[in-house]
Amino acid sequence: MTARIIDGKATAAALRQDVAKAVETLKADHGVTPGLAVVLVGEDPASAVYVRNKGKQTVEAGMNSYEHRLDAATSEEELLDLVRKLNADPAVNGILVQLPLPAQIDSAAVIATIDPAKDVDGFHVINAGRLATGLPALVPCTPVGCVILARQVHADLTGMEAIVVGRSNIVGKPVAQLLLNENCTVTIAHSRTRDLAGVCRRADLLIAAVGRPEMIRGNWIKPGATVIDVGINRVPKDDGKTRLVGDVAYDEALKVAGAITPVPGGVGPMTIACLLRNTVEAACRQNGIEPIL
Ligand SMILES: Nc1nc2c(c(=O)[nH]1)N[C@@H](CN(C=O)c1ccc(C(=O)N[C@@H](CCC(=O)O)C(=O)O)cc1)CN2
Ligand SMILES: [Mg+2]
Repeated sequence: MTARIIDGKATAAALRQDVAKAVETLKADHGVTPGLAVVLVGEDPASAVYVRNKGKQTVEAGMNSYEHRLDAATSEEELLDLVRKLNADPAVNGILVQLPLPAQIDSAAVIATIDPAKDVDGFHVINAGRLATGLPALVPCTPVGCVILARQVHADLTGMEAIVVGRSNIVGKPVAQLLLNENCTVTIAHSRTRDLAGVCRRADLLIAAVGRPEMIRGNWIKPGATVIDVGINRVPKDDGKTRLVGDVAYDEALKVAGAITPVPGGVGPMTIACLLRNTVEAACRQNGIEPIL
């Protein structure tokens, strides 16, 4: 058996097209052009690439992009000042501070300062609480991307046994909330889970978000299961360069799973597409317009 490969790149491209159409409607019918501000502190090369792609794809979708690049030595107070300015700027509908931040800055304090209505990452406790209690919320992008990809394989996830490996606030916890909303039976497992392999083997739907390269082996996967790999790990190659691998041992999993996301080209591209969608949603709500996506 060879698993079906779930094409995140194509799915993200289709979602970006939908976003671009919604933006056209917003402009034509309401005179609103959504604006996204992205803040990068420091020179982490991967973060710089993600921020550049966010800006490019925001503009391609017809929205305004505002990029703020701050020195690696920026103080927490300077960053909070910028966030407060963006909160007050009516041209900015969405604010995203690229993570990770340098050690001198407390990311929780920064997230708490973002206006929840502009929190297009969905990381603010107000949005996390709204998601957890079933209220309309801005929902974290990577988790939404995971659910969209899972639903390409199963139009209805009801009753599926979903195991989420990883308990971060950014992926593990919110994806578990979203899967509960899809009527899955959800377990959050993590590095300290007893018999992690055995727990994973129960999964009809396995979400791997541990951040450890190829930790989930082929024999941890139930035959026919759907595997969504959130990991993006750079590992050294023999030639001194690096290659990108997920949290799942892909070649092993391919022989057991029913469907699987590749790395790269799986969940990663969905993150930015869902960010664009959140920006449109935020702009709609801020202008008293029923969300059109
Ligand atoms: N404020 C935030 N910070 C971070 C987030 C986030 O959602 N909000 N997520 C990640 C980084 N990230 C977006 O910010 C991101 C990661 C990966 C990709 C992506 O398309 N990956 C490609 C591979 C790209 C590569 O070669 O490196 C793929 O998987 O195909 C997009 C966005 C942490 N920080
Ligand atoms: Mg920090």
